[in-house]
Amino acid sequence: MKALEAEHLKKSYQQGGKTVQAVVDVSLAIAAGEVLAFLGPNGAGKTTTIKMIAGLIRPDAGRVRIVGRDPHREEQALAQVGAVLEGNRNLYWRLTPLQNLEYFGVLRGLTAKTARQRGLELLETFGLMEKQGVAVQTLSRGMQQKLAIATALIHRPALLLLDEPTLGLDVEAAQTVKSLIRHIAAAGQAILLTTHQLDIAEVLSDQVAVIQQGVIIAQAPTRELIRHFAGAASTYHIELEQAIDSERATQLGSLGVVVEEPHRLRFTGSSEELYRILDKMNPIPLLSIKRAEADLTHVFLKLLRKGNRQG
Ligand SMILES: Nc1ncnc2c1ncn2[C@@H]1O[C@H](COP(=O)(O)OP(=O)(O)OP(=O)(O)O)[C@@H](O)[C@H]1O
Repeated sequence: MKALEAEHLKKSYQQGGKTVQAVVDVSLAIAAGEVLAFLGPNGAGKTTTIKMIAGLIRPDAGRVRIVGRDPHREEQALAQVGAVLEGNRNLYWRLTPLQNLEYFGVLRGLTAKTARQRGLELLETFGLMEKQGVAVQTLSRGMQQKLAIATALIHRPALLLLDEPTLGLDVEAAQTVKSLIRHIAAAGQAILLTTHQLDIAEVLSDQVAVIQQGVIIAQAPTRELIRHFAGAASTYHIELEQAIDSERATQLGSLGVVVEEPHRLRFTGSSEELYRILDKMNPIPLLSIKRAEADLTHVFLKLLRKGNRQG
């Protein structure tokens, strides 16, 4: 049995006398131990979908099953869900991390003793032990995010919903959250994750689902999706002997070249396009060009352009 099965979800909102079709047709499935990256542009319907899965808003049509149970009808289904939704970290600022874990544990039906024991285990796993006794409001944003995820795991749910888990975190904190997500999945929990940071989605996910205007336009194992949609495109890492001037950088930027550093560029496209770009770089001497598989960002943008043409 899958940790999550959502079938043909649909939801519209009434706003100012108009109907907004937020989710038109969304089906998703995640098995235990799998990470699904749920990607889409702003306003595509990701948060609305997650809220339907979490039992927070009722779908107009379709069904949700969490380990076989309907969160809109059976309370036990909600015992299998943990959620950290963007902008709602659900922590008590004046309480300590351990008190938060104990409080949410008891709220989720654990005994005070079990909640404390699991809380301490989670603080250990999440590297928050030394902060166990201070008020949450004094923790850094990265620590608060880690604590929010720990709190969502206190009742050991089969499914963890994470909306933008690395948003606003510095590189190091984002790295820690990334490895924690892999750690949680390795322990057998299913994770549904939304993010606009596609490099993070690429390394973390087993599967990707792309939503556009309320409809899933692609869903596949991550590597398979990239291979399938990359076509003739590759990613080229270009290293120059000297820094590129700003005028040329702007020119190359308009051709899709990413200037990572003044002497290091990245481009995803066909080899014909690469030659055109190299032409523009003349006479700056090249140090090296390395070719790699196209990345998820390239595939994502390509899918959206395709969806726009069809839609
Ligand atoms: N409570 C609401 N009332 C009316 N319209 C809403 C409401 N919530 C969302 N919408 C609309 O539904 C659509 C989908 O929004 P949703 O928040 O699900 O998108 P999203 O993919 O999560 O976007 P983002 O990446 O920007 O967070 C948007 O057009 C949004 O304006």
